[in-house]
Amino acid sequence: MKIAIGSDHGGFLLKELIKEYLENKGFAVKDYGTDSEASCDYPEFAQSVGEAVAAGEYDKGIVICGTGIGISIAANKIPGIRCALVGDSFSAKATRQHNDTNVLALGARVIGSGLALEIVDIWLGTEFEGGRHAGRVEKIGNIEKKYCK
Ligand SMILES: O=C[C@H](O)[C@H](O)[C@H](O)COP(=O)(O)O
Repeated sequence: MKIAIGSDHGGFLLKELIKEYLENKGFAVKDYGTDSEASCDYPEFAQSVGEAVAAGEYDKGIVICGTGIGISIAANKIPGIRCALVGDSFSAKATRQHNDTNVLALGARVIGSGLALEIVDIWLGTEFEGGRHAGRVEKIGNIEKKYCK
């Protein structure tokens, strides 16, 4: 599985940790930055990761900022992206099963590194259930089609 990852300065250290963790597990990880803790703007990294996932260049994306909120809002502006901000294990599983999310957002100032890695493992390892959820995800796409022309 190919993963695109990106963060702002608030998520930089957690991004580095997750990148190394996933590479050690054999994932191909493309790092879209940022490359230090110097202040920068999270929408840029949400856009880079989201566009790469939406284009099919990467299977899934992970985006990180201080809260995970700004970067998830930005990622969800990209047609085809379903980004979930996750801070617990139950939601990590449910958002893959029910929402078929293709980008995971994390808040580095909110959760610890142990929980973050657990969430990443669960999110990457859980399949979409389809069934009744497929029509709902399709309806999300219909909203996008109405407003993104
Ligand atoms: O939603 C936005 C993120 O949490 C940012 O990481 C945060 O706003 C950055 O704040 P600051 O510039 O004060 O480090």
